[in-house]
Formats: sequence, C-alpha cells, structure tokens
Amino acid sequence: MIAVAHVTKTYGSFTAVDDVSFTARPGRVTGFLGPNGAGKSTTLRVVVGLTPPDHGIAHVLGRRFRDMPNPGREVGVLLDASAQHAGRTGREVLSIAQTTMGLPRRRVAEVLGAVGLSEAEATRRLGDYSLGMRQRLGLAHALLGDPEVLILDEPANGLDPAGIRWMRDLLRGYADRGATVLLSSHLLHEIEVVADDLVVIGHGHVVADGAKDNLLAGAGTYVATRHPGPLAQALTSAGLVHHSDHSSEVAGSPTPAVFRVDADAERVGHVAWTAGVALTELRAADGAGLEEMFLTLTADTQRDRHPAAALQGAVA
Ligand SMILES: Nc1ncnc2c1ncn2[C@@H]1O[C@H](COP(=O)(O)OP(=O)(O)OP(=O)(O)O)[C@@H](O)[C@H]1O
Repeated sequence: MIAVAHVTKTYGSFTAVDDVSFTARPGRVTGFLGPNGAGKSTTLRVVVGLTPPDHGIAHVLGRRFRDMPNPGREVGVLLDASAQHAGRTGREVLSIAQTTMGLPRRRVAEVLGAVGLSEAEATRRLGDYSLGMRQRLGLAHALLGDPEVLILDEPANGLDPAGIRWMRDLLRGYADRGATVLLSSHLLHEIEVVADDLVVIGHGHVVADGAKDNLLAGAGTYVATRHPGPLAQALTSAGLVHHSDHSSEVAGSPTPAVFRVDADAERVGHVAWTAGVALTELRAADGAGLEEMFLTLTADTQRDRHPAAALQGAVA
C-alpha cells in the first residue's frame, strides 16, 4: 500500500506538486499519468524520500520510506535507469545491491534471467548498454529484494514492443500475487492495458483518481459514416450528444466522418438504422477512452494543443 496525503512541493515560487493525495493498493496496478512537467516524477521522488515535501506525507507499507531499515527488501524503485555509474557492469550493480540488502548471491542470476539480460550482457559496462538494456537492468535492481511494492517511473521507456508486453505481464503477475504496483507512463495504451486504477495529474493537481473501468465507463461509442449530415441530424433528433472530427466531416471527403456519441453502440446503431444511414464502423469507444480522457482532463496543461495550427501560423 502506498498512501500519499496532501503532498505539496514548491521550487522557489513555482508549485510543482499541489496538495496531491492518492492511494495505491495491494493486488492492483496503479497508473500515474500526466503531461510533461505535471509533477509525476516529483511525487514519486517524495514517496521514496529523495525529495522532501513542503507539506503532506507519503507512506509506503504504513511508514515513511526513509524509516525503512532495508527498503530494497520491501520496495522496488526504478526512477532513472541511467542513474548508475557508466563504468560498472550490470552484474556489478546488482551484486553491490545484493550485498547491501543481505540477499543470497544466486538472486543476481535470478533477476538477470527474469528481466531477459544474458550473462554476456551482464558483464558489459553500463556505458555500452542500450536504453532498453538499461531499463531492464533498472527493473532487475528493483526486483532484487523480491519487494511487496514496486514504484516505477516510465518503466517501458526504450523497450521494444516485445519488451513492453513482457513488462506488462511481469507487472500484472506481481500485482496478482498481492503486490502494490505504482507506475508512471506516457504510454497511454500500456497503462490502459495493465492498470487497474488510475491517478491523473495536471499542473501538480490530481484531476482524476479511481478504478480505470469506472473512469472510462461512459466513454461512449465511435460511429463512422460517409453520410455525416444525415447521421448528425438523426443523432440530434434522438437527443444524443455527439462530437465529430470536423476534418473528416467535409462533404465528399474520401474518408468516413467519425463521431463519438454519448450512448451505447446498440442505441446509436438503432438511430442510424431508423434514419436509413449506412455506417462503416460502430464500436465502443473504450479503446480510445483513456487518450480522450487524458486530453480532456489535462487540456489546460497540454503544451501541444494545436500543433497543426501552430505550424500553419509559423509558415503564414
Ligand atoms: N529541482 C527542481 N528545481 C526546479 N524545478 C523543478 C525541479 N524538479 C522539478 N521541477 C519542476 O517541477 C515540475 C514537475 O516536474 P516533474 O519532473 O515532476 O514532472 P513530470 O510529470 O515527471 O514530467 P515528465 O513527464 O516530463 O517527466 C516541472 O515544471 C519541473 O520543471
């Protein structure tokens, strides 16, 4: 269990984290999401005692991280996979940690195997590691003490698609065995697939917090047609709120217009059928729900709201 209560962190006059509270529970993967600079890393650093908060407190397994006598046995942390000496080999990094934590030597080989680093790779210096290899080593370091809690900042960074899937299965397995897993990521799809709970942060504030299924419920339905005018009219007449992608709604557009409708697929299909409008697609919006929710909730904190418009302005 991780409990963050009213944590605030300021740098000079700038408030990086503002009264943030949330709980990450055992047996669940909690995804920590937010745009660049939202305050994710700062919050995680407060949780593991690297950054002192101005206000508030963070507890891991009922106490402050820094009060744990042997934290690596209880909490596995991966904040910055590159924060190791470039001249050390992967095996050396793990062996030092294994000794410090008082673990048996075989544990090093076990975690190397668990993260898919070969013996030959383990004898290379970190300066020669790829980003993905550094990430795997960082995870091996976090898993070394077989901890009950995992705190991972962008763990999928630099991993290839097979590595991302492997990471997802590993985190799922850990949570299914009762561990508390808190991970931050920009990879919304990965979070959507693996997380049970979500905490969304923007400009240092928690803007959404809860079970993923509840937060994404009511994402609505995606419906596509080559006859956007009649469909929009039918949806409006039926009292259904709909949002359209205006760029594809232009008459004669070669691509079908897409609407997201705040109703389930059966209702939307029935309205289209009654109006005699042929559809090219009809599906629950769950798949894109997290991205939509993320962009909506963090809209005023996004740097990249209208990149196309900005570009047009630049060349005008
Ligand atoms: N030591 C520091 N001194 C001053 N400002 C800081 C410091 N650490 C973080 N900040 C600022 O606090 C804000 C939050 O940073 P943080 O790294 O927590 O964001 P983040 O959500 O992890 O971002 P990203 O997704 O880009 O990693 C940023 O505006 C950052 O510039």
